[in-house]
Amino acid sequence: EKVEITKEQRALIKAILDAYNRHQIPQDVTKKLLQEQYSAEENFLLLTEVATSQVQVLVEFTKNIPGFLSLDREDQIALLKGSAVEAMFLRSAQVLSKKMPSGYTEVLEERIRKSGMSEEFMTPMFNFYKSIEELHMTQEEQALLTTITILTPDRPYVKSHEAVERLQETMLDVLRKLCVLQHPQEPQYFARLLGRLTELRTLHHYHVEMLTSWKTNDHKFTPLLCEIWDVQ
Ligand SMILES: CC(C)c1onc(-c2c(Cl)cccc2Cl)c1COc1ccc(-c2ccc3[nH]c(C(=O)O)cc3c2)cc1
Repeated sequence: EKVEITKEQRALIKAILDAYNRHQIPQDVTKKLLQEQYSAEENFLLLTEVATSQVQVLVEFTKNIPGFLSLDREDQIALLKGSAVEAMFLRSAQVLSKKMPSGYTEVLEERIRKSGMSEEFMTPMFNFYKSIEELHMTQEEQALLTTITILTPDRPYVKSHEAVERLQETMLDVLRKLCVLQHPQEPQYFARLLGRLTELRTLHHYHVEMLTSWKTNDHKFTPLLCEIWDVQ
């Protein structure tokens, strides 16, 4: 049947894309990824700084998701805590898949590989990065997929499950139509995008162990990361 994006849905896409592009990590933070010297400690410190900055960006972006601020306040926190890691996997994946002239992506990849995390997480993590790159998502798809990840109803401690589910379904419907219109030759494209959300959950479980292994090697996190990831 003819797939049509309504006027409201077009406004929704514009609001989310504007918010997604408006909230970016400050240049001085991302520039340090290029400048500072290499060592496992330095790489970990830089990634911690970038992750902390990314969480702040994520909070600002989330506040601009239409309908998010009308959710119960405790649920807003529960959604942010529950989705931060997955949103950051998506964001770092999008950055790594843009082949930047400055060699920025290679430097970022190198620092992630040499940040003191155990080998067992490298393979699934970089397979995920590769699978995101192969999708060649548009900006709208990236912004919507991040929004859908944030609006996942079954995060721990979410009380108004239905309210979050309604919001997520609105976004899923928009993304489904966008995929049909922007990837007409690939009828399975939308399903492939949703498959990445499943992969993100797996990476989220790995990440809990990653944090533990960093903690045991006496790595320090910032107060914001400790709060959002329930690290002591
Ligand atoms: C606390 C640190 C060590 C950490 O723990 N887990 C992860 C961790 C790891 Cl490795 C992998 C995946 C997820 C996490 Cl959450 C991280 C590092 O997390 C990030 C790494 C890079 C970026 C990143 C890098 C460059 C960027 N450029 C821009 C831009 O807008 O230009 C955004 C951006 C974000 C964000 C989070």
